[in-house]
Amino acid sequence: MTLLFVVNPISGGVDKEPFLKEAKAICTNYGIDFQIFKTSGSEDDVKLKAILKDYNPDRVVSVGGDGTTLFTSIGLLNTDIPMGIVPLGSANGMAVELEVAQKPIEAFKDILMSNIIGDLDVLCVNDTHYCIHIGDVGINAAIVNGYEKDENRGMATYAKYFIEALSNVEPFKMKIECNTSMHELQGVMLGICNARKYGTGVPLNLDGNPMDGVFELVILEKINANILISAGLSSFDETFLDSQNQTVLSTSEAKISFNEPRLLQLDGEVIGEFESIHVKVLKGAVKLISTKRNGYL
Ligand SMILES: Nc1ncnc2c1ncn2[C@@H]1O[C@H](COP(=O)(O)OP(=O)(O)OP(=O)(O)O)[C@@H](O)[C@H]1O
Repeated sequence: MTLLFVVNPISGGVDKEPFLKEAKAICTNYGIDFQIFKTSGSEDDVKLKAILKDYNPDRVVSVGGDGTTLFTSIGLLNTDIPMGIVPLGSANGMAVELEVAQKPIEAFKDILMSNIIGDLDVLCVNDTHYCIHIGDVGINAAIVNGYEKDENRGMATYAKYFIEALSNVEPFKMKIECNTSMHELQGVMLGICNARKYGTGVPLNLDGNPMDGVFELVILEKINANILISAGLSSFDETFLDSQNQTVLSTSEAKISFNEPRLLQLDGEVIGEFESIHVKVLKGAVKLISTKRNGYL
């Protein structure tokens, strides 16, 4: 077997060397040939493409958080090379959804051993951007925007922007054209969901499945701020959804338009302001090394 590790050295502010040392020792012990690609933040997509072409590994190990999982997934589009996730980011929302082992070295052993390869959907947005977990427009995009620009990290900083965004909630109108239906709706947030829960544990929809060939648009009509705050930031569970008025649309393609440009975030990264958004599912575009723990399979 040949393995390519794709490592983001900065994700989660976690030192990756202890994991890599242990993983390298396992590879050496079992005669597994490997290469390590560390992202630098500059032209990583081009470099990854080149190494995939030259080395053509049997499996790819993505080491980092959700941003790294997305980066590796995009690199593997249009290849049949399967990818597994070693969760070493700050939130690891996608890894949690896919029931990846929480201990990095256990997740790595699963990647080496498992013959269970699932078809992971990828969302393509406006033909140029990608999303594998959750994107949104509205309140959460504003939180992510504030958080990204702040040099401080962690839940306290997140909470600061969370509360600030809650106090500035303004409903907005949107027109949504799905495969077979048209909708004119108003809400404080539009979620674009390949999965169910944010990395913080906040569930956005209960129907999401990143391996079913469709995605969900979730329109929250209003946010019950009192309930959110009194629930405590770290203790959301599925009862959160009962307190919100929401519409859920399942589709494989959608065109969404607003009255004015609105901020879009995809998988925790602010993409920019758009007056219209086109989302299309790339069904089973990434081969995901998984285990029977993954309830989506
Ligand atoms: N070595 C590096 N130095 C600086 N920036 C980097 C480096 N490697 C990758 N990046 C940049 O970091 C971003 C990806 O980090 P991101 O925070 O999304 O990762 P992550 O895996 O989700 O981690 P976290 O869970 O901490 O958010 C990309 O914009 C990428 O270009």
